[in-house]
Amino acid sequence: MSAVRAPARAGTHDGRQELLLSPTDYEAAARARLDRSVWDYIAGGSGDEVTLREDRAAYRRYRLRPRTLVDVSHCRPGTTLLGARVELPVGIAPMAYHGLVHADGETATVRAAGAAGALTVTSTFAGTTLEETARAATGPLWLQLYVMRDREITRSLVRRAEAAGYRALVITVDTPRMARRERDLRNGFGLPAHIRPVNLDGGHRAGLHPGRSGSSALAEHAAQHHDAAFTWEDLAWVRSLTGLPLVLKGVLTEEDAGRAAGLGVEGLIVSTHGGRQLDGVVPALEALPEVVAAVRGRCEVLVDGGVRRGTDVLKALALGARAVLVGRPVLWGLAVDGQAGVERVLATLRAELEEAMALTGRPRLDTVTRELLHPPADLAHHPAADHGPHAAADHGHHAVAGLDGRPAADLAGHPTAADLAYPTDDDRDMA
Ligand SMILES: Cc1cc2nc3c(=O)[nH]c(=O)nc-3n(C[C@H](O)[C@H](O)[C@H](O)COP(=O)(O)O)c2cc1C
Ligand SMILES: CC(C)CC(=O)C(=O)O
Repeated sequence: MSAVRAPARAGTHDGRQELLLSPTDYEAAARARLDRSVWDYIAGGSGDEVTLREDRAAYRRYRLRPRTLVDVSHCRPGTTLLGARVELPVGIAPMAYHGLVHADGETATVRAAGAAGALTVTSTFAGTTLEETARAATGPLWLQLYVMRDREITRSLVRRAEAAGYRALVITVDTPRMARRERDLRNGFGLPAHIRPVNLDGGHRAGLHPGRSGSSALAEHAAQHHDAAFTWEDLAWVRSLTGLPLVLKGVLTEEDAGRAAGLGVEGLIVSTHGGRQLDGVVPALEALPEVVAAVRGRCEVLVDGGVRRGTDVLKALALGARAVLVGRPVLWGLAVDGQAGVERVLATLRAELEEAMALTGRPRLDTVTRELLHPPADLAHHPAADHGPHAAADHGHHAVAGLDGRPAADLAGHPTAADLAYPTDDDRDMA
C-alpha cells in the first residue's frame, strides 16, 4: 500500500471541487464544515499559542541529507510498539470527544487506524465507551488516563482496559489542570448535549455542557476532578494496579525522562499537548533528543505535536523517536469524511513517509538515524550518544561529527551514531 487511492474532494465557495491531497488540505475542508467554537477547541492552544506554532516550526528547521544509489525498490515503514506490530510509525494521539466532528466518533477513527495497521491511543474523555472502541479495533490500542481525584475511577478504568484488551496505559502528566485556552474562554466552550464522557460515571456527565462566555466547561471540570496532587510516588500505585505497560505522555525534560526510565516506565511520549498546556515550553521535537539520551534505551520514546508530513515523521525518527502520534489531522479527516477521511489522512502520511524513505535512501526504519539531518544553522552542538530506537544494529559504528557539525558518512550506506544537536536559540523561522 504505497499509493493513496481516490483522493477526496471538497466543495469550494464558488462551487468547484478541490482535491484533498495533504493533511493540510483536510484542515481547510474541516474548518469550513465545523462550528466556530468546535473548530477553535480543536485548533487552539493556550496563552499566546507560541508553542502551538513552534511545535510545527521545529520540523521546518531541520533539512534532510539524502543518500543516493541505495536500493529503495522496497521501503518498509513497519515497526513494533511495546512489542505489537504496526505497519507504520504513526499512531493516533488521544483526543477527547471525536463525536464533536463526526457522528461516528471514535469508532470511525479506530476502524481507520486498524485498516492502516496503526496504533490508536483512546482518550479517557472519549464519547464512545472504551469497550465499544476495543470491539471496533483491529490494530493495537492503548488507553490514555487522566488520573482523577477519585481514585476509584482510575482503578475501574484500568480494570476495564485490561478486560477489553488494551495493551498499554498512557498517563498524561502535563495536565494537573487545564491551561487557559483563550479561544474556549471567549466562546464559553462546553459540550453539546449529545456528547458525554461515557467512560466516567453519570456524575461527570453533567457539568461539561453549559457554556458561558469567559469560562470553559472542560477546564472547570478538569479543575474539579483532575488530581493535581498526583506525583511520582503515586505512579507506584498505578503500577500496583496492573501488569500493563505504562507510558507517560507530556514529558519534556531529561530529568523527568531519566526518572521515569529509572522507575521502569515502558514508554514516554514527548509532547507539549499540541501547544494546549504550558505555553512557552520547548517544542516537542527540540526536547526529543535530550529525552532519548536520558532514557538510554530503557524505554520506547514517541513524540507528538505538529506532525503534518511524511518528512516530519522521518525527522522525528532520525532524532530518536520510535514513532510519532498525530492529533488534529485525524480530526480533520474525520470531520470531512468519517472513517474514510481518517483512512486517507493516514494513507497520505504513509505514502509521503515511503516516498521520503526512498528519496533519502533509507528503505527501512533501522537506517533512519541522526545523520539523515543537517543541524539547523542556528543550533548549538551537544555531544550525546545516539540511542535511536531503530539503531540496534548500528552500535559499533561510531562516527564523530566533523568540525562543521556534520557527521562522518558511512559510504556502505549503513547508519552511524553521530553527535546529537538540539536547538537552544529561540529565534526560529515561524510558519
Ligand atoms: C481536540 C483535542 C483533544 C485532546 N484531548 C486529549 C486528551 O484527552 N488526552 C491527552 O492526553 N491529550 C489530548 N490532546 C493532545 C493530543 O494527544 C496530542 O498531544 C496533540 O494533539 C498532538 O499535536 P497535533 O494535534 O499537532 O498532532 C488533545 C488534542 C486535541 C487537539
Ligand atoms: C477534556 C480535556 C482535558 C481534553 C484535553 O486534553 C484537551 O482538550 O487538550
